[in-house]
Amino acid sequence: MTAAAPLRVHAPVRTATPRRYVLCRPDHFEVTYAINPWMDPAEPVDRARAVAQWDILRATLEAHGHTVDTVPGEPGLPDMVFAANSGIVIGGLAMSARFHHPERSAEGPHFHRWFAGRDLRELRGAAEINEGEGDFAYAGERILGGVGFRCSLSAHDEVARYFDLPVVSLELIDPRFYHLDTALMVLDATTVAYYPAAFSPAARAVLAELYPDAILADEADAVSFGLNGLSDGRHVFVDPGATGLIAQLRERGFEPVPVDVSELRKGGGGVKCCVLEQHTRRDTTAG
Ligand SMILES: CN(C)C(=N)NCCC[C@H](N)C(=O)O
Repeated sequence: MTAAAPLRVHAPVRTATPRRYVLCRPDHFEVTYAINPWMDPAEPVDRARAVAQWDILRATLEAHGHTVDTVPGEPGLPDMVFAANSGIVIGGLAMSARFHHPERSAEGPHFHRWFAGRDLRELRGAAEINEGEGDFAYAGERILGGVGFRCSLSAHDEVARYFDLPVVSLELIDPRFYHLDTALMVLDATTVAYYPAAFSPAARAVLAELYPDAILADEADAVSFGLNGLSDGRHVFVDPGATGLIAQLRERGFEPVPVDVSELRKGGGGVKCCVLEQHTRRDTTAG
């Protein structure tokens, strides 16, 4: 009798869909204040390096078939490069951000004015503190919402009402991962990757129930800002230092595309922080 062939499990074939993103070139990037544990105004910043890395990020997104719109940066607003914080755009509805820290509050009106010049069905400025896609991740039939450091449950209610989508509130507990998108990445409408220890036990239970097949990242991947990556359904633009996560993404059929924005890490942001997605509204895919 011949031995049975070992069972081989094939990763699913992943499909990329073209996306439209908003970025802001770090022409005014610097670290002059500290509003998260990654920022140290005493550490020198090489702005030319930050710009060069950002230029590669932009070119990489475009080379993968995506459209990049850019918002002009403003002198004196060094964190504008983190355009993911500018708001939330889903299906032609946009909500511009209201920042938690006074150091960033003037960014809100700049981004709002930029959104006002876009072809949107409706635009509203957030009434509650809301740092856009930093704490809100569109995942197909729901929005995942971070709470604990920057935005509150009342912001989650406001977002749920405006976009007419349920917001699943997830409490963040580690100050290094102060925005949801530093600890969790949506890969497609049914797949996420996250670092469990960044979440409260209750939030972990919710994530385990919603995403039993999630990719679980370890601390090394999380501190490399690996979860602060961006997926188009197939390609995952990710920090090259997140080697464990990169291997797991490959095993699951995704195609990791390493992009180094380490100079911007001095401001506390990675790849995803630099990118706001203008989502189309789909009920079954995070498009
Ligand atoms: C998800 N995104 C956008 C981020 N995590 N943003 C980085 C913001 C960095 C900024 N110095 C701040 O602390 O607000």
